[in-house]
Amino acid sequence: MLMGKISSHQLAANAKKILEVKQLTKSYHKNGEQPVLKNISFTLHSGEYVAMIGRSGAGKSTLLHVLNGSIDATSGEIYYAEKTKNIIEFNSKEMRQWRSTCATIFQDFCLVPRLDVITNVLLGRLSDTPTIKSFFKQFSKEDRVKAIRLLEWLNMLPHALQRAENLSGGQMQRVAICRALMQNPSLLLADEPVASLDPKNTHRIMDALGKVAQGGIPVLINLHSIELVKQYCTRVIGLAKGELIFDGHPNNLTEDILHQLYGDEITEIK
Ligand SMILES: Nc1ncnc2c1ncn2[C@@H]1O[C@H](COP(=O)(O)OP(=O)(O)OP(=O)(O)O)[C@@H](O)[C@H]1O
Repeated sequence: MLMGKISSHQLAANAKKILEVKQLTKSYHKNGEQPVLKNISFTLHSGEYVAMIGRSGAGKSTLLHVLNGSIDATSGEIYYAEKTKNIIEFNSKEMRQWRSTCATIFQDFCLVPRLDVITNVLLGRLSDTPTIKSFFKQFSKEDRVKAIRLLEWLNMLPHALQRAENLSGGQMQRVAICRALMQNPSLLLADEPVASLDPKNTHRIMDALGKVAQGGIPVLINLHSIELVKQYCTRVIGLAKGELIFDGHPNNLTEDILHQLYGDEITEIK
């Protein structure tokens, strides 16, 4: 692997290890042939804003899904913070807990279209709220205050009582971020969070995710724009055909590395 080393001075002095991934492999085929992830290893620390890049089909979405447990890994190890149990061996209860620790924003946002914005945000508390209470939307005052603060932070408070189905893509993305933060995660993953957004919303979302990272929660996102990676992210990992071939600072992404990652598609992603 090519290492554009993240030097110690680039990590905050008090940066904590949040996630450690070792030799992770995923094959969608039962016989283990043609793995789409091959021996992936990396570590995420608090405060890091990490972009995952690579051409279509490189395995980026699969890696996010394996990290949050929605797709089973074939082999390897994933550890949260200083915990010693391998996440890929979690039972269903442990996995539910892990999913609330590891918030994930998927490409289709997964909002409930007919519910209003603030209820969608409050649904982020579902993992901690008894189902019957959440069914009747009986969230605590503290939760409501937090939801309002989050919406205010992303300039979505004026839309709080609007149905989610009436929002624009950029607005839905902001609600999805608020809902993810509502679950008090220790890690935030997002699958192409700015896909199909206009430039203004793209920068708004990239900026918002940067603030989440600065607040201490590591953010790992799939991105297709090298310009955005260089403008916003503190670190980039590059996948090619399921292998991690680059891990380092965006400034260290040379033409040669980009060529290894994208081949002839290189002109399309700049
Ligand atoms: N459920 C599945 N069953 C079988 N193969 C799959 C499945 N999901 C993805 N794949 C394959 O795994 C490989 C990696 O796909 P993945 O979606 O992770 O790539 P990606 O880098 O996220 O691509 P993109 O940038 O287009 O979203 C591809 O060859 C894809 O066809």
